[in-house]
Amino acid sequence: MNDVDFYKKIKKVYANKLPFVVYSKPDSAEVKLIVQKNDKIHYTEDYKESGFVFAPFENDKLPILFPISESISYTNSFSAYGKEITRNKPDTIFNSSTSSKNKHVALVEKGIKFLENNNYKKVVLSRKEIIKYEEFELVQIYRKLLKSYSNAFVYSWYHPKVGLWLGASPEVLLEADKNSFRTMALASTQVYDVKKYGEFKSLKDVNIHWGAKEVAEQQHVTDYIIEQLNVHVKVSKPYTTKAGNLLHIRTDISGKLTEQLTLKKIVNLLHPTPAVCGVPKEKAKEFIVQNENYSRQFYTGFLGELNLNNKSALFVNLRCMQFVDNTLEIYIGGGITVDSNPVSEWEETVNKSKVMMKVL
Ligand SMILES: C=C(O[C@H]1C=CC=C(C(=O)O)[C@@H]1O)C(=O)O
Repeated sequence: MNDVDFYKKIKKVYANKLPFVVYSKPDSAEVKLIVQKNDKIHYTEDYKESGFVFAPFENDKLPILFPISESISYTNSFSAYGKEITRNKPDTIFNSSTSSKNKHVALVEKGIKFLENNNYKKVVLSRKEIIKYEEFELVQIYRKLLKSYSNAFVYSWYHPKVGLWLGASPEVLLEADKNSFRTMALASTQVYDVKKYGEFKSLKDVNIHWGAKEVAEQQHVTDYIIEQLNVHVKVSKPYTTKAGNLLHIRTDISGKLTEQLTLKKIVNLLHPTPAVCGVPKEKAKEFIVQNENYSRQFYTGFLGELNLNNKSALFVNLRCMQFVDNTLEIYIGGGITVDSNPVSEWEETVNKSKVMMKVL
């Protein structure tokens, strides 16, 4: 399918209120479109079906599935634009105000006390930035995301009964083929500082410095994943990875699927990962649900291909936003440890929101 027809198709299915997802995997030359032929909501329970899943943060709710048997798929190559895309400026940014800063700082302070009092290691706390945006143009924003974040999982997902989401995730939850799986421990954040490190060429050319808090925070994530899986796994050294203008620390972890350690089992062990929830998982989740004061919905859930040609590729839903009633809601958070500084944590969410703001 050529570029024009492919993007016209997306506009048409969105206008006709059919469920669809358009996505591109990290560093892939392909953009895929899956359109469900009806507007039923299907779920997956055992992860044996084939299709595209979209799961909420709360792991007691089932992931939504676009079954491949009820969908039509299209593929397009990832090409440069024909013409420069014009900017549709957002009308008003509502939430970056002092009151939302104070609220987030207070939440982080409460989080730190919760960790100290219970001797827990980490909790990830988040918020929403709300932007009035009447001139929303789905295809235009999607293509800008694609162009800006080619090393991320870039998607737009829609179901008329659920909503419209867009994002550019840097985090793999789980990749699997018939016999093996790969996951990652991703955590800690700093802005890529051009003044300090020079114009970006490759991470190999720069020596990035990480503080002790960041190194320890990411190590908790690695340790927790290894402990949860509780089988022999291969673990890489931690290294720096770039997502948009942000840097994170990442460790790759891989192992074998077995009769005991199935896809479903691993997803249940990993989701929600300490990169988006905390350590210990259930206690951190309880704190999040009781104290964040809003519903994360699909932010920090996961999404991706399930058993397509015997392969699965699931990503954590980070750096994402939802379009609701002429507003865009950008979801952003960060990992809190006892050494966190509440104001720096606020600034980190502002930096993360720029990943999305940049394409508006
Ligand atoms: C929770 C988010 O990021 C997670 C992933 C990478 C680094 C993170 C951090 O540095 O805190 C977070 O754990 C988010 O982007 O909303």
